[in-house]
Amino acid sequence: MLNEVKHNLIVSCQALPEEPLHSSFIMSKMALAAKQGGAKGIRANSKEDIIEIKKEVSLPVVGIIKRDYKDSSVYITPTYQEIDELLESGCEMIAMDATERRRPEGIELGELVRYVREKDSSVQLMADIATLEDAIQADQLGFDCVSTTLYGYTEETKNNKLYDNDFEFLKRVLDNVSIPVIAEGNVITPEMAKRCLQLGAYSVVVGGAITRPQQITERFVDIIN
Ligand SMILES: CC(=O)N[C@H](C=O)[C@@H](O)[C@H](O)[C@H](O)COP(=O)(O)O
Repeated sequence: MLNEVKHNLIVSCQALPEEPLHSSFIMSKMALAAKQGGAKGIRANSKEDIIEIKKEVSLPVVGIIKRDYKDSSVYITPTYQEIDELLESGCEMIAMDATERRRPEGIELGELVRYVREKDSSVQLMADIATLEDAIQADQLGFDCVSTTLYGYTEETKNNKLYDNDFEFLKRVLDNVSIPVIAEGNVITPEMAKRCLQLGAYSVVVGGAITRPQQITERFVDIIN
């Protein structure tokens, strides 16, 4: 998958149960629209959505499963259960929370990496990170790439935005890891996506600015009011 998305756009097509577009059918059409617009990869949540998307487009998919557990704040592909579902979905890459936070049942991140490698060595692995330390650890654990997905979304980083100080966090990650770095999270304009690539990001994931109409509408309303 990495070869196909190099220096290109991945569109995240996700709508959670509480969102108006929650539907595997709608996500498959979002993916088709993304493909027609020139995206080279899709990021999607849940086995059902991935299966529907794969019927509609031939693009490679980064799969995740968001699931909440009582004993942990990790919700992106937290346990073996979600990994098993993703391995059945046909996605080319699995993304998982790679922060240093405690996972459900105390599962270790390194164990999950080994588990995927043993079960299907053709599936690539993306580490969703929130800090520089997470990124360095992911590199050492053998992930294929890191994504800045969780920067701004953990207790330690909350309210930070990827674009702060001309993508300062992205630059620090790029300077400190050897695996490809994918820019993801709050990239809301084409110019921002271009800047990420100019700085050295391997590719860029855009979600809400393309596939969440409620966010797009809000941006208009905020400016005109
Ligand atoms: C933090 C978290 O749970 N991020 C999720 C990860 O899959 C998605 O909700 C985001 O839409 C995705 O990362 C793309 O980001 P943005 O929608 O900002 O372009």
